[in-house]
Amino acid sequence: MASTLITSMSQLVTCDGTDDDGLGIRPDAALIVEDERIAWIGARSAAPAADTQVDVDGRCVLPAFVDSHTHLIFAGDRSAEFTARMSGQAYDGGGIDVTVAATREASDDELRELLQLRLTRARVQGSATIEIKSGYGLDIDTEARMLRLAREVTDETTFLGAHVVPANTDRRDYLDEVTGPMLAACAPHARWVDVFCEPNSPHAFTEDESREVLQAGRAAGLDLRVHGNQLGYGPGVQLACELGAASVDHCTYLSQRDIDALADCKDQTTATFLPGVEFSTHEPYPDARRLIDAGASVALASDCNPGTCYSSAMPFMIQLAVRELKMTIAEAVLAATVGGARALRRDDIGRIAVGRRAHVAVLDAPSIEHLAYQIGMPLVSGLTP
Ligand SMILES: N=CN[C@@H](CCC(=O)O)C(=O)O
Ligand SMILES: [Zn+2]
Repeated sequence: MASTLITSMSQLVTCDGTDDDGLGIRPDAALIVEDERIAWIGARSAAPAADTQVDVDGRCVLPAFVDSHTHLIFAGDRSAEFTARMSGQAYDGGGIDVTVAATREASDDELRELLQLRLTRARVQGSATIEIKSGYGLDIDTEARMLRLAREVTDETTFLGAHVVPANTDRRDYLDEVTGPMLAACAPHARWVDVFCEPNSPHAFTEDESREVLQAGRAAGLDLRVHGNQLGYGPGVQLACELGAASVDHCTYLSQRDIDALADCKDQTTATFLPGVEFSTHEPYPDARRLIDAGASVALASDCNPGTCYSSAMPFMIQLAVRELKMTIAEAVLAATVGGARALRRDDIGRIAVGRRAHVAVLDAPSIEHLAYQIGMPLVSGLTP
C-alpha cells in the first residue's frame, strides 16, 4: 500500500467543524494519503515517513468540492437563448426541448466525449465528486442511455425523466410513462430520482404530479431530490421536506413557511443554492442569509447545464455566494464541500479527516480567503486523486 506525505502547506482547511467558523484550519500541518484515504493528519514536524512526498510549497489545501447538482450530459447549443436572455427575455424552461432533440440525435460516443470534456473542466476547478442528472432524453431509451453513460463516470446519478413534459405530449400519458416503464428502465442506473416541481413554468410539474413522480421513484428504490422554488414561490420546498428528500435545489423564492420547514428538517433535507443560475438568468439571488440564520442545512452546487448556467466552476459559485448571497467565506466553502456531501448523504467526502476519501484540492494561494477574493482566477493547482 503506497503512502504519500503532503507537506509545506500554508493552511490545511479540513472543513471538520472543529473551530468557530467550521473550517477547522490547521497551520503547519501535514497529511498522509494511503490507498486513496486520509491515513494521518498532524503537525508537519511530527510527520512520519511515507513512500513519496509532495511539497505544496506554501499553498493552501482543502477538501475537493462536492458538486451535488449538475446536468453534465447533453448535446446541442443554446447560446442564442442565453444571448436573448441577456437582453431581457425571461427563462421558463421552454428551451429544454432544444437540448432534448440534440441529445436524442447524439450517439453514445458523442455523448461520452462531451461528458469527458465537461468533467475535465469541472475537475480543473477542484470538483472531485459530481452528481449527474438525466432529463434531456425524455423518452425511455435516451433517458436510460444518459444514465448508463453517466454511471460510467459517477455513482451519483439521478433520474430526471420528470424534467419537463416533452413537446406535443399529453401530460397524463407522459407521467404514466415516467412513473412506469421509463422508471423501470432507468432505476438500475440511478441512485436518485428528481423532479422539476415548478407550477410557474407551463413545461414543468405541479405539486401533485411531483409527489407522484417522487413516490414512484422511492418505490423503485431511489432516494429523492427536488428542483424547487426556482421561478417563483411554489410547493417544491414543502414537498421535499414532507417526503424527506435529501436535497431541494434552487430555493430562489422562499416564503417564511419554507424557511421554517427547511430549518425543521435540516437533519434530512439540505437546501442547495445554485447562484450561477441567477447570474445567467437575471432572476434575483436567494435570501441565503435568512435561511442560514434560521439554522437550515445548505449546500452550493453549479447546476452546470445548457439552459440556465453553463458553468461547472465551483470557485465561481463560492464567489457568487459571498458577493451576492452574503454568505461568509467559511459558509460558502463549507456549503461547497461538506454541504454538498450532506446533500448527497455521503459522509466519506467533503472534509479532510482520517479515514475519509483523499479528495483533496491544492490552491495556488496562501489562504482560503483567496478563493473568494481572486475572482475567476485559475487557483486550483492540484487535485487528488
Ligand atoms: N430548472 C430546471 N432544470 C435546469 C435547467 C434546464 C435547462 O434549461 O436546460 C436547472 O436546474 O436550472
Ligand atoms: Zn438543475
